[in-house]
Amino acid sequence: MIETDLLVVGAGPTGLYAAYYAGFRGLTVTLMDSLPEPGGQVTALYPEKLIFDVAGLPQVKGQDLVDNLVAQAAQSKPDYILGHRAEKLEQRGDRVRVESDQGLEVLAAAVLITAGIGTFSPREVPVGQEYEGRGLRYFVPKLDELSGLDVLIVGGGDSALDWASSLEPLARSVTLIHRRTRFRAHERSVERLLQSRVRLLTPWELHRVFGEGQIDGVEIINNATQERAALEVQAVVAALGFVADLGPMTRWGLEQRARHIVVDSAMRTNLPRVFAAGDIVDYEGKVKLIATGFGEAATAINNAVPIIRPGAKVFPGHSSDVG
Ligand SMILES: Cc1cc2nc3c(=O)[nH]c(=O)nc-3n(C[C@H](O)[C@H](O)[C@H](O)COP(=O)(O)OP(=O)(O)OC[C@H]3O[C@@H](n4cnc5c(N)ncnc54)[C@H](O)[C@@H]3O)c2cc1C
Repeated sequence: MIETDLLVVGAGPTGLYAAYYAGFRGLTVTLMDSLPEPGGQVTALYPEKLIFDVAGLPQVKGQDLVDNLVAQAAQSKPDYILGHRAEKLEQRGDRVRVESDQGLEVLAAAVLITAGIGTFSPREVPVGQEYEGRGLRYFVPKLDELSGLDVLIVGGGDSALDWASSLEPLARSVTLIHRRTRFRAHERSVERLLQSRVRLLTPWELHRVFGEGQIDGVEIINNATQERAALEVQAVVAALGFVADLGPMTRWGLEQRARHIVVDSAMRTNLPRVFAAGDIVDYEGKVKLIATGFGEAATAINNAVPIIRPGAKVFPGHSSDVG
């Protein structure tokens, strides 16, 4: 059983900033996320895209923002519990007990839910799932890991095209297959790829993955002509989208509206000691942005502090004064 002042469920941008802020307010903090990497939607869906509307950063690449949030949060020495989905939440006197899908228990003085659009798991490739971790991957948080390799990317959306563009300068070769002839991505991204050395094959699908231990190659099939082709690749990046699921949270007794958690202006939910912030929340006028998530995280933590430490103030003073 892990004991902590604050458990943050969801290590997306809102949860990461909340972790920093909890430390700034002198709380011990634990972050739980079902994904293997922090960063939420930014890392999973658009790590290579430029973001232009985060205050103070005229433009920042998605993954750079996440890396900076992780570095900022590190000042608070958070404990990360990654690859665990928060499954159960229940009140235990003046504590909240959360249990993960793998039976890990956390007892917290307060919980902040920053679960975005819910747990999102990558859509699995139709064949070759057994190669996950042996050449097949659904995320590429560190592009360098694929440098010098022949890479196959499967998918036709923004993330597939983004991975292809960013891997092109590093990989020995990049081939992208998509089962339709049209891409579901920004026109600019498609044009950029057409002018690059990425090989685009449509309408082709993954038919078989092979290799002793690690992936050595794949067989692909043209779904219009049934023609088959073998490709020598050492890495397959499956970018087939994500399935979002509020799942367990719907059973925690939280007041919900249209698949979101209802909060008041202090980011309190209807459950004692349980707060929420970021894309997961709903209140009148809510706008889903990274910037608003940051503000809501600070509001939630500052309002949680007097509950965790009776007598403490909501307003902390300024970080520039407090240090
Ligand atoms: C393609 C795209 C481009 C975007 N561009 C911009 C932009 O330019 N500017 C902008 O401001 N916003 C942008 N957004 C929106 C922005 O990404 C979101 O507003 C932001 O990610 C919300 O952050 P969050 O931390 O609240 O939630 P998320 O980023 O969704 O993170 C939530 C985390 O909670 C985890 N989680 C969920 N349920 C559980 C559970 N039960 N147990 C454990 N973990 C759980 C998830 O795995 C996830 O990691 C964009 C979104 C997309 C898809």
